[in-house]
Amino acid sequence: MPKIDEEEIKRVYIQADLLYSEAEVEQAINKLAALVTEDMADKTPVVFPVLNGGLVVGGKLLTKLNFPLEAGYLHATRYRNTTSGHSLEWLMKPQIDVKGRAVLIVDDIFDEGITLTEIVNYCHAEGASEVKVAVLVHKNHNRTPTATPALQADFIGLEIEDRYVFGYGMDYKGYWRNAPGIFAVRERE
Ligand SMILES: O=P(O)(O)OC[C@H]1O[C@H](OP(=O)(O)OP(=O)(O)O)[C@H](O)[C@@H]1O
Ligand SMILES: Nc1nc2[nH]cnc2c(=O)[nH]1
Repeated sequence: MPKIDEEEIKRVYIQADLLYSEAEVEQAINKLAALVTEDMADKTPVVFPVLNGGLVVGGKLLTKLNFPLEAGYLHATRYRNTTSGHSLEWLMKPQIDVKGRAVLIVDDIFDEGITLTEIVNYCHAEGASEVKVAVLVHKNHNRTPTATPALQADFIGLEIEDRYVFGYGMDYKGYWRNAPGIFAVRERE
């Protein structure tokens, strides 16, 4: 593991552009909760935040879903604490049986959609009756590989431009998942 450059980590935060403040993100999570409740309140779903990034929004969303559900987690990574994606690595598959159940997957960001496509396909293959996806952030661009079936997130909190972002669960090289807002890394001039 290369030694982390603490100065770089601090500098990236100081220089980043704030896209959404903490208050705006909290409002977006309230909106997500309302959308999910409207759709899933009568389905007794299983809810899986996708670790690591889905930890913050998953936790915050759960207590706003005031109906019967089961909560677990799954762990998959494609970026591995870097800023570019690779193939998906499963670190923990869901431990709750999804056969015949409605499933809600909660993640921090839908970027190229590869992570969520694989997770949704996995849940369908395991016999889920339906699989819905809630993301805090949807990134706007046209880079989605054509080989990927076009998955759309069902519930979206916020739209962002095509920049690398961190905060509210999203990392910069493994750091700043704790940042209180959604920040975009400023490219070097
Ligand atoms: O739409 P995609 O281009 O597939 O990217 C989105 C995924 O990337 C991030 O996870 P990452 O692989 O960085 O792991 P992490 O959750 O541990 O940060 C994020 O949490 C999403 O799960
Ligand atoms: N932290 C973070 N993870 C991502 N995974 C895919 N896109 C992004 C991004 O912009 N930021």
